[in-house]
Amino acid sequence: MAPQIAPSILSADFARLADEIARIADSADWVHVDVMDNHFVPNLTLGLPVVRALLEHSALPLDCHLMIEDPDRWAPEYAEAGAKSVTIHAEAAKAPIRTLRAIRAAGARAGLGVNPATPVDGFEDILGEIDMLLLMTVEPGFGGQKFLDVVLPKVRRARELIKGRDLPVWLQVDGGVSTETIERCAEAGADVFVAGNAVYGADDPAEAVRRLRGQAEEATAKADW
Ligand SMILES: O=C(CO)[C@H](O)[C@H](O)COP(=O)(O)O
Ligand SMILES: [Fe+2]
Repeated sequence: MAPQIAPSILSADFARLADEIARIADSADWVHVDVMDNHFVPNLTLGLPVVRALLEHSALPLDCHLMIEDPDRWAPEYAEAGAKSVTIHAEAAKAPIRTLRAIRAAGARAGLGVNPATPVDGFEDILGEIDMLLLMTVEPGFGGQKFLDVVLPKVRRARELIKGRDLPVWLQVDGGVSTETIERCAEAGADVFVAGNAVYGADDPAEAVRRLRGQAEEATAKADW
């Protein structure tokens, strides 16, 4: 699959979210929405009512990243509301297979997210239950953090596992992805790139997306996976 760019509105102006999404509507593939509950992570952002409102105003599909304590309770509701991709965290879900199936049953892509220190080995048998594996490349909770290079071998490993099973699972990297780091992520095997600060911290967010995409495409063309 060609690389996809999913700008995170975590670094956008929260008072003008619809306008902020419109700024990247022609250049990005997804809008990445970071839902944080101040329990799974030490930060509080937005929830279902705001996502419902954004769905009314976004020309791009929403990729909801749930950093919440009880994803089993909430994830299906995001999918039923109209989010096209819903990711739950492996560290938080108590019944991940049931929840992933409920997300799919509601018509959304089902994502499984893992924190930087969580290994991906052990998840190979449930790759058939998911449409996307999200690898955090910062500790979850905040935008604008420094990319954790230590996660790169895991990106490679995850790509091997996906290839080994011959499944159409997308591999997303999230956290600190920028013009400095996106090439290494693409070379290692990522094909969906979340970027918050690198897009909304730029003077021209649409141009920032185009630049990231160009770099990801070039690095993917050279990659050996
Ligand atoms: O899930 C997240 C943080 O938990 C964000 O999606 C991520 O950090 C994106 O922001 P940035 O590109 O600024 O790191
Ligand atoms: Fe995220």
